[in-house]
Amino acid sequence: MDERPTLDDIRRAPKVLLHDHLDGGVRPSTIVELASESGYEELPSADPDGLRTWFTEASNSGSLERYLETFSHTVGVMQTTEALARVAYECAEDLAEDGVVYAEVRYAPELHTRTGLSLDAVVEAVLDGFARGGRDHGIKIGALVTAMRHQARSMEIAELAVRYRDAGVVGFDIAGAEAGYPPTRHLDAFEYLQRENAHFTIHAGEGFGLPSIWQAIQWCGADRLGHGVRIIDDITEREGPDPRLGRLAAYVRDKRIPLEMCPTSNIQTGAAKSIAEHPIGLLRRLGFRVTVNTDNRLMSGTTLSEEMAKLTEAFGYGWDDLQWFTVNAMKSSFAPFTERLELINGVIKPGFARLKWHRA
Ligand SMILES: O=c1[nH]cnc2c1ncn2[C@H]1C[C@H](O)[C@@H](CO)O1
Ligand SMILES: [Zn+2]
Repeated sequence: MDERPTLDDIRRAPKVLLHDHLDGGVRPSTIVELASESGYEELPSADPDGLRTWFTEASNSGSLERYLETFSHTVGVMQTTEALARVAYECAEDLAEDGVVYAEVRYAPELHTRTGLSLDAVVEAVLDGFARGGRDHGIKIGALVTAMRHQARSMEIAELAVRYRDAGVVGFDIAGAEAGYPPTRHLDAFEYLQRENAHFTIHAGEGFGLPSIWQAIQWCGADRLGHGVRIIDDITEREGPDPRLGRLAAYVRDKRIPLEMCPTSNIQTGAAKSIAEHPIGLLRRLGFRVTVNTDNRLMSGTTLSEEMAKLTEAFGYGWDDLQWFTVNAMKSSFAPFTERLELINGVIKPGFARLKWHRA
């Protein structure tokens, strides 16, 4: 039996992160500096510690729409190529510091054009920051470009994903308020991406339920689901020994559709009641392809290691469970198959073996 991994141990494990927003993980000190350089005057606090507290508290509203309002202050200071490259570089540094070896980090290029930057200039600045930060700190980062679901620019953003696919953009996503903005609103973009053999994930089953998940998979063809927590609504007799899966839940499990689960974020937006009651426990038990993610490290005051430590405490997970989440994530990434294999066999498995052996 392996001993329960501690937060410090988990930090040393080679981890994989598929769902993390660039504008949801900016360092408070960087926000303060960028605001002062650019003359942004709307910050709720000029002090990095005060700002950190403000973000976590303001994000605890229980509503996705209110949670999303907090992004105005990160997006507000990410409007130049220098700011974007800096934030991307620091993101690579922070993730590497937490022991992440491969990450897919997303952001919405259309939110960063207020001072006249082109979408291409935004993408190139972020890719530059990821490339330099990745090289300096020993982490591989792929970018996902996100279209905002309440806007009408998804086709342009999908084209951007395809144009930069060989330069570090590994996929596409849609995000923003889910209720009232179904995935099929962007069907043309998803059909285009499929014709181009491109990868995409869709935020679905977070702020809205099963119809959103169903559309994301069966109409739009999503490779993965961002959150997907509400798939639990299609599982009955959940407390008993033999939970029953409806057609959609069975499809998601049978097809091994990856779920990018973000426990703390889900509690803040009201998609789950607590860590202990988070659907991840049941979904893991039922063998869904579950991965563990941060969503927004700033808003949730978290890291990937902390998300895993919370799950370890709530569900009694050991090293084998944490390795299973990690291998699931690497298998589900949009990196080429050979790179995924190399990381699984050359980095993840040996890294976890060392930790397990050390603790045995
Ligand atoms: O959890 C989320 N659900 C839906 N949209 C989100 C979530 N976290 C961040 N976003 C939005 C706000 C950001 O500005 C945008 C791009 O990263 O994506
Ligand atoms: Zn998200």
